[in-house]
Amino acid sequence: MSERLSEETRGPLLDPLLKNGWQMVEGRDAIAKTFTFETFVDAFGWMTRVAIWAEKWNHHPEWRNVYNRVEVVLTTHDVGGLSALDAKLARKLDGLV
Ligand SMILES: C[C@H](O)[C@H](O)[C@H]1CNC2=NC(N)=NC(=O)C2=N1
Repeated sequence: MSERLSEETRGPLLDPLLKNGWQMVEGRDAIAKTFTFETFVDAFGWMTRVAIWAEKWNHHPEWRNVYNRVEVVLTTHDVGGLSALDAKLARKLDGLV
């Protein structure tokens, strides 16, 4: 799970995410998405639920919260790029909205 995704294998994992609001990050092997909520408390509550999964899977987002928005970047630091863990966590984030 912690190998960097190859050009050959990344398509099936990333394509569904790129169709669901995720974007490749310019200059990094990473994906990003901004989540917008009704209120700051809704945003923070979502972050709290995400944090539980991130700890469970030992895979953590790079994220920034401003009021009701959470800007998320996913990449796997240990392998210097995207791994299957990033796709897995991205699916979880989308599912927790
Ligand atoms: C020591 C600890 O297990 C590692 O630093 C984990 C923690 N969370 C992580 N999160 C992410 N996004 N990438 C990693 O490589 C990573 N490594």
